Amino acid sequence: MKSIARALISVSDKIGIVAFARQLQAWGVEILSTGGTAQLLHKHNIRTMEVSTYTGFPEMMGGRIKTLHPKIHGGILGRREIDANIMAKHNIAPIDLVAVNLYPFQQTVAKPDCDLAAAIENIDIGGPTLLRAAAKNHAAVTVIVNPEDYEKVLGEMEVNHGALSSATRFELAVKSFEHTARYDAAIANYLGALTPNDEKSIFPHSYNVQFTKKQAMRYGENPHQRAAFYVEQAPPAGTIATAQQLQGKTLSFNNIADTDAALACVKAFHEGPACVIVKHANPCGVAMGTDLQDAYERAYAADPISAFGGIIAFNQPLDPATAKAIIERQFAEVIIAPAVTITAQEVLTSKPNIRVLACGEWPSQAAASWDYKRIVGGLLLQDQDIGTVPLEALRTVTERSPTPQELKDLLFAWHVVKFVKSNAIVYAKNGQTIGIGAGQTSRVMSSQIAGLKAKEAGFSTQNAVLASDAFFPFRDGLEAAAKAGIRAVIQPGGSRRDEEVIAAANEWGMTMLFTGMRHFRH
Ligand SMILES: NC(=O)c1ncn([C@@H]2O[C@H](COP(=O)(O)O)[C@@H](O)[C@H]2O)c1NC=O
Repeated sequence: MKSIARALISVSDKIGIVAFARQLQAWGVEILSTGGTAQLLHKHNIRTMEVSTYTGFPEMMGGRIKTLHPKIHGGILGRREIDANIMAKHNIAPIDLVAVNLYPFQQTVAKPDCDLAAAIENIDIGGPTLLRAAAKNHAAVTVIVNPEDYEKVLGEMEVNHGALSSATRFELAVKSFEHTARYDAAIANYLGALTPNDEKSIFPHSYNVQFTKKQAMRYGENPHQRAAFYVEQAPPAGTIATAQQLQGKTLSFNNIADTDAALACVKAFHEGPACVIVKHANPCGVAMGTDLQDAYERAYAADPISAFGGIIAFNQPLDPATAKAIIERQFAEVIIAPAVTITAQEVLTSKPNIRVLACGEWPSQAAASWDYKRIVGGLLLQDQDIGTVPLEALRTVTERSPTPQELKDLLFAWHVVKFVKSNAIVYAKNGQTIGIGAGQTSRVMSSQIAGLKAKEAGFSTQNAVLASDAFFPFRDGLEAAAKAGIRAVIQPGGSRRDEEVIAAANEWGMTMLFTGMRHFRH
């Protein structure tokens, strides 16, 4: 391994650069740097030669030209053996280390007052060129794009007498290409979302994103499908993407998808302990409780048959009593909560296969983000369904208004139905689902299934409430529910036959609320 003799430093984010350069200098590394970086290093008594002095060419055009010179790029890209003669002929010295980070394009365009001119000036050209050149020639050159890597590089140089292993150089080169790909993607997304009049539209001309592999998997949705788990660059807190696994077998593809669904549903409950049990991405039991154990017992009781092998999510830290209740009662694939107390963790160690995850607290209002659906040959992009209906926007459309208890249960059922695959019908009573009809091709069938589930779990549907994710297209679905004893309904409304459905509700003495918001989920 050849030790590093010459480094080029050109950084916008100057964090950690002084300490890094000082150590390089201490080991006798010659340092070249661009204007602002050189100024900072000089201020800290670190010897450095400005790139403009080295090339004999001034920085110009407001910084658009700084390092774009054959003496720089030849020094980085030159193949140390093959190109030795040509390098010598043109007086090009090899550059062995490149530390560069780029103009803050993403931060600039995120500012509300950013205009096109500011965005354009923050497109770094020389920086990515340096990074790409150094990464391409990683056989001879070390490239650092992330200040977090300064320490690692210095550490390895210390051990290896000023050199870096080829494995580290390769790893850093991959990081560098990932970084420039992300950077260019951000530029393409931003510019691609501008109309010819520079007005910003929501959707760019091409949609470019980068996800990073978090976990390899044995298989995907089925054993013959290969799979891996990728996460966003900065995933939101309180998600499966950021969750810490405290024990248990490796998460599978279906575990991750189902846990995501369970978490999404349990996050809908802000007041009081709640538990959601999910099977195949559908909630099968959801309940509020006086405490977390009570919430779990009630969620389990909602559909004990389906709960077997389920994913259990909580909206409050998991305590030992609840942990004990779970392991004594059922086989579970995954348990997830914002936190898991130490004593609860101790309880769960007796079932070492159960995957237990702590995902941390989540913000009360989810940040807006995109939702994707892959189709063969394309991608559907939409807002995440984070829409909620404020209480004052609910409209009572029947002669009878809901009682306070009915209203409570209707809101509870409405929170749940949004997370059930369409056509979705939820029967609920006293803050507990008693029957969930999911994924049917007709709404009336979902309603019948919800009734059957309630019966199977031993619940009476008399005076229960019903939530429907979309309007009832005909009066039959509503009447089927009425016959089962349902006395209160919440649904978006908006059907051509709303009047017929309302008339049916009135005939049966029901109360019905319209939300004006539909929650299809496929
Ligand atoms: N134009 C160039 O030749 C060029 N070479 C390097 N840069 C960038 O200039 C910045 C550092 O500038 P300074 O050292 O002057 O603060 C770095 O973000 C680096 O990526 C350049 N600037 C933009 O393209």
